[in-house]
Amino acid sequence: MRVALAQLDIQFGDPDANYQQVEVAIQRAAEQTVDVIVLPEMWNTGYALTRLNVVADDDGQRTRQLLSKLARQFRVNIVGGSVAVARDGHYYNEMLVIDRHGQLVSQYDKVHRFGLMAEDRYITAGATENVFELDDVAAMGVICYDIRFPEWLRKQAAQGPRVIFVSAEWPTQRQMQWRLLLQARAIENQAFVVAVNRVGSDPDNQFGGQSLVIDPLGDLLAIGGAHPQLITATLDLAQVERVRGQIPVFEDRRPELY
Ligand SMILES: NC(=O)CCC(=O)C(=O)O
Repeated sequence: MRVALAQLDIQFGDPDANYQQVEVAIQRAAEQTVDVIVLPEMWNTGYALTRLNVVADDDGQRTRQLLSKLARQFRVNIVGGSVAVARDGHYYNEMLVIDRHGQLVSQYDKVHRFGLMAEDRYITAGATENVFELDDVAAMGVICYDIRFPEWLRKQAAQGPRVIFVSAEWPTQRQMQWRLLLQARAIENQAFVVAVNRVGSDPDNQFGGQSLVIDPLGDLLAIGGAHPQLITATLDLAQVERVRGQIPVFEDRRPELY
């Protein structure tokens, strides 16, 4: 599985500019013949939470239309990062996953809201899992702060995913935690982690990129810089079985004790 991570500088509260740059990024990634393109968190608006009534995507329609069209056009799977979505009087931080045929294969609302960036005041939390298949490969997706909750990832990883996709807007001052948390999630779940962070800044935070591709042993396959860029990597999916065969943590678990 060849993946491309679109490490973007998201324009604060400017959906038109962001939909345009995502279209360009997907075109560029598709030119590199990848299987999956991954986008960052809240890429349509950034954390413009006080203006969600104006900038959030109504029922995710604009996002679904654009990503489905591009997925079909370039025959590429898209883990659509997350976008701010307005639905039934609530706002969600929502990941849409679209397959090569343009079909929506999963829709996930961020479960853990990050209070330090005021998400708990504006965003409604999701309550459903996000396990799906792309090209017959079991995968799962979480959003940013979710990675601090290993039990949430484990619950889903135990269902078979070999790749964990992560979309984030993770500020620079906790960059070291970003890398260590992701490496830990890869090692404990013996899965690939494909994690894309944004770059640039908003009125409250700076974002340092360092998007990561990590193998099931925790080794880094690719790491982004602090500027907008496309990062690509190839995942040898058979490595998951090799690693799980050697140290069978999923079989050795004692869930009856914890
Ligand atoms: N957007 C987020 O969820 C940020 C999470 C974060 O920065 C953290 O330290 O956790």
